[in-house]
Amino acid sequence: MPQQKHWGPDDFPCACLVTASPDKQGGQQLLFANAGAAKLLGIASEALVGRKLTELLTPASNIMLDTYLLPLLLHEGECDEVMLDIKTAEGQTIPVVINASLTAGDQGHICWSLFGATRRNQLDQELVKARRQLESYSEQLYQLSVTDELTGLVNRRQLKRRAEQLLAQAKRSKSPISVVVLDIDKFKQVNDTQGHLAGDEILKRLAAVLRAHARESDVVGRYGGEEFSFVLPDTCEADAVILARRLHALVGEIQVAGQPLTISIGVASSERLEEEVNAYETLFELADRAMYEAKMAGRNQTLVARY
Ligand SMILES: Nc1nc2c(ncn2[C@@H]2O[C@H](COP(=O)(O)OP(=O)(O)OP(=O)(O)O)[C@@H](O)[C@H]2O)c(=O)[nH]1
Repeated sequence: MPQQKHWGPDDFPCACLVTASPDKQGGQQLLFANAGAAKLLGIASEALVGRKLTELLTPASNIMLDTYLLPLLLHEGECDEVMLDIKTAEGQTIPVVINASLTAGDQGHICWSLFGATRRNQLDQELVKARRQLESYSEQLYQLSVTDELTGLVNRRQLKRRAEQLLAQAKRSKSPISVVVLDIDKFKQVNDTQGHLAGDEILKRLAAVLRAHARESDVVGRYGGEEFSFVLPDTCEADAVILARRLHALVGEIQVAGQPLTISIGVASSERLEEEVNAYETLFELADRAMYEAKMAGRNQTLVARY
């Protein structure tokens, strides 16, 4: 018959502590600490007995103990996987996962099992960091997908999406909304004489002027090439034409080979349309056609759409 081995708490790698039940006098005092606890805390088992559990915990963990862990133990009789921070003899703070149970009877004690959780904490922190990084990448990807790379304005896709949202709001509130389409005059000549990079520079400067003169509620985007568009909520045709006229003057401050830059503009407004044809495509098409008519009429001017 093989000799029977008696396994004791010192044979196990987890730290075991026993305290009196919290509703007893001296409830926080340690009555027992095994070798695992001594190893984790760097304090001999005998030196731990008689000390208070609260002395071993950080202030934040003591708050957690009083407000959550002890009430839960008294109510449920046990608790699992509570994260607390304990202080070691060297003054280090280490995270631990705690499982605890309240033994039944008059002599109720609390048996605590503490598992060092430094690695788990590191892993949690790395996961949080990785999640933040992914969120930031996905935000960057989103921004790339809605932004025109050269000018920083919204691109055609986003212009359409925002315009549709604004148009739906305008329909609900029965307020007017206008679309302005503008195109640089003879831009090919700029590229041909000044070079493509100088052309890019002009597109950027024009975009900056447009952005600076858009209201917060307006959407201004690059539709493509040297064509830009405004969507103006709460703006009737007459007000959109005032903005367009102002744009001619502002854009004229950009000089190309000593000459003011000029643009042709078309304006269309929802107030002129029947409810059922009042869609962004219709408004944009009308404004775009008016812009081409402005080109045909000699450029450097604004024309209102013919509905
Ligand atoms: N530098 C630069 N040029 C561009 C870009 N996108 C389009 N263009 C140029 O814009 C010019 C547009 O030329 P056209 O469509 O003939 O129009 P235009 O010369 O402006 O003449 P009108 O519109 O009739 O006044 C072309 O030379 C395109 O290459 C860009 O991102 N950068």
